Amino acid sequence: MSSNHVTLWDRCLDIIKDNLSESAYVMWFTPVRALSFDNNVLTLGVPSYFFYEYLEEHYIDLLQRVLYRVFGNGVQLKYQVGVVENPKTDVVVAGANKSVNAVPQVSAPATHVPDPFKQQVYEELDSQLNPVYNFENYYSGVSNKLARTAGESIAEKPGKTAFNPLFLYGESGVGKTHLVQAIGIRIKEKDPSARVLYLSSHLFQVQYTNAVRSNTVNDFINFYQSIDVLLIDDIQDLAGKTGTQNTFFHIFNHLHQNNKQLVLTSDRPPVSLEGMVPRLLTRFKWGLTAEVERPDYELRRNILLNKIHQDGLPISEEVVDYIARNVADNVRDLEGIIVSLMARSTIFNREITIDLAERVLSTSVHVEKKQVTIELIQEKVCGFYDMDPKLLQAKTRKREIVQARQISMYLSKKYTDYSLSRIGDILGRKDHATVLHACKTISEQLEIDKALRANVLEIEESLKK
Ligand SMILES: Nc1ncnc2c1ncn2[C@@H]1O[C@H](COP(=O)(O)OP(=O)(O)OP(=O)(O)O)[C@@H](O)[C@H]1O
Repeated sequence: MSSNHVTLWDRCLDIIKDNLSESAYVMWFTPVRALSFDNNVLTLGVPSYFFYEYLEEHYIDLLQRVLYRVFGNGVQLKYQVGVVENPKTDVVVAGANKSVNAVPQVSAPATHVPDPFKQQVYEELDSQLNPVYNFENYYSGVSNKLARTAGESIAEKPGKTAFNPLFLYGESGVGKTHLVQAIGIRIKEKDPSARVLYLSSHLFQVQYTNAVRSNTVNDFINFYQSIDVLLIDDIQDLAGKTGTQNTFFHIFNHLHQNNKQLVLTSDRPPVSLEGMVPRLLTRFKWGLTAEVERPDYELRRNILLNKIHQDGLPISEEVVDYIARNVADNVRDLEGIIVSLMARSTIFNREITIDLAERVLSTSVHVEKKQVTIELIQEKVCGFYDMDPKLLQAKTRKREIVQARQISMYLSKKYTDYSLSRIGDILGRKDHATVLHACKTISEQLEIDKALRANVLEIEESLKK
């Protein structure tokens, strides 16, 4: 029987052809080669690891039924991964021996994962990284500390930390792309030969659609499986695109299994991503999910000062403070304001004053109209915890009261100009060291305590209403 396995496989193909659409048959069965049939084991040659997975997942029932009919009872199926022959130039099912000699024999039972496909050697690739977005000019604050620290660890040892994938999420303009790019740039600096690729999900989707259209899905997948560090922005854009998601799922699996690094960004956490296949969502949560939050006042001020310093702009600290205090949503808005101010100052030959800043802000962004005071903070914190504000002044170690006081101190430092001593004075006659300790404690807890983070965020929102 071993001599005519090719003929028998041809008979299988005839039956398979009758049971599939033409495109599915051409895509998934014409590249398959019957390599050998020994001791009731049929070895099929497939071009890639992905190919093997796809057949197993989608066509195993059909294959089993057809093999039973043509080869008889008890036939076992094995795959040899890495048999790359272009079906368009070699439609005749032949050359099985040539394939066996050409690639190492890495067979696997149909139900087991084969050795990873020996990668083709690819040309140098353009990582699509923008050197402007590096770690050196990515400023840290409470809002991005966890994400940044994880990013730096990954850049040190891509694929070798527990943060794989790193899933970064946050609102628009808070610095996700900058961070993801900084990770890629640092990796390339340390190892210029690393195959790092940054791209948006939208571009991935377009490339995939083109690959389907031109019948080159295998090349597409093989290319992505050759990447060492895959950085994909705005993964939420794949929502509802099941075909692309399934392909990405296989790429993800392959890279993850081979200790390659994945970093994904999204405008929402995995739990809120709708229109995603569940198995992909599960994988998004395998590593670390970190939020890049809206920048706090301190961070906004740092970013502005740096920008002004870098560009040599004639903007006073007073104006910087005004902008930092009033443009709170994201960093992109901050940058936009600076550009607008510069433009107006140049065109009308005017100094950049608070007055001008006020006017620019009122037409460009949502301005924080309400002045946040310590009294307002006390009122909102106590309202949230349903507590009499007088209790903040009490000399007690009761946990709830201590925490409410500490949160009040933290928010007072964040939203008002009062000195630490003044804040301490108003909130329970404490000294400046106690206030400093409170701010540090709350900042640290915010990094790890999700419930506290949600509570503080809610209080902050109420301050703005
Ligand atoms: N911590 C930071 N330090 C310095 N610049 C920052 C920081 N965060 C954001 N920026 C700057 O703000 C701008 C917007 O950031 P970025 O594009 O990374 O936001 P994003 O979260 O990816 O937004 P989107 O989801 O809309 O793509 C960029 O110019 C970026 O350099």
